[in-house]
Amino acid sequence: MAKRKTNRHLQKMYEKGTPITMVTCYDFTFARLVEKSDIDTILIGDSLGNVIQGQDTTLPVTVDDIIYHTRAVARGNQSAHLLADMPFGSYQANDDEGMRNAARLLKEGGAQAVKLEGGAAIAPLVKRMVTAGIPVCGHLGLTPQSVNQFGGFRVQGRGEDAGEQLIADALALEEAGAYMIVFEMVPKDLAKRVTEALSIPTIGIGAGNATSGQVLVLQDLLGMNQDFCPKFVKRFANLEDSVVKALDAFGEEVRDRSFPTDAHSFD
Ligand SMILES: Nc1nc(=O)c2c([nH]1)NC[C@@H]1CN(c3ccc(C(=O)N[C@@H](CCC(=O)O)C(=O)O)cc3)CN21
Ligand SMILES: CC(C)C(=O)C(=O)O
Ligand SMILES: [Mg+2]
Repeated sequence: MAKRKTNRHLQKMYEKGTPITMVTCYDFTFARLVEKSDIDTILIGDSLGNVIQGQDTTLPVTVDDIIYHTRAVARGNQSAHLLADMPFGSYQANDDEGMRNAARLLKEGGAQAVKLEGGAAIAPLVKRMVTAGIPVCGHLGLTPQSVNQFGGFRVQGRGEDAGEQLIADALALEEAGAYMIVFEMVPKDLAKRVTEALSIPTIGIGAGNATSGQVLVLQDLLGMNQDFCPKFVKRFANLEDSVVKALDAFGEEVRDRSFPTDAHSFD
């Protein structure tokens, strides 16, 4: 059994200038396929609310949901670094609750690290987690759990003040001990500046190519999610068409009784 990549592996990659690759993954079957690839990190993202549950936002996702999916992923993949999202409401009420929920993602889910949306305001909690032995990844820019505050899914950090705020938040997270920070939907020049200001890796999604690595939602990059097409998504395959074609082929062969043949039958 290969050993999982750790936060230290990722830091070494960053120091060597090797880009870090991350995809979301929510189940055993895809986790196996990710294992066969050379992706470094799996994020069990609260985007499972959208992708798996069909919700409009990530807000309804629970800690139990994340644990359930993290367990499935951990069974299918033994080598990727496993990072689990702290869902909305799991750390906002108070830090004690955040601590208990983060510990659950490691104890019950099998995650190696947790990701929290937020900046300077959550730095004390990040520090407590790190002190307790829980590696923390930050998430700044478009933080989808704040969609109601933002009034939509829009680019963040535009303008001088917002840019300075984002850099201050990133530095506060680094100071608190975060080992990595995701930047979602921020102008590429700002993502470059903040990456240069930090000595921990940055992972971009809609943040240009100057971050230390990139993340995409698995179903988006596989082209299985054709109704969702924000500017930052590139489809590296068109599985949606392949799947529909396969389903139609199955249906047709059932209807004309050409499937199953004797090769698929028992005497
Ligand atoms: N499948 C999936 N992929 C994701 O990347 C993703 C999720 N789900 N769920 C959680 C968040 C939500 N995300 C979103 C959701 C909507 C837009 C969006 O509508 N973007 C438009 C408008 C941008 C603008 O206002 O400038 C775009 O064209 O990018 C972007 C990211 C990213 N995350
Ligand atoms: C889009 C990524 C960064 C995420 O937080 C998620 O998939 O939930
Ligand atoms: Mg998320």
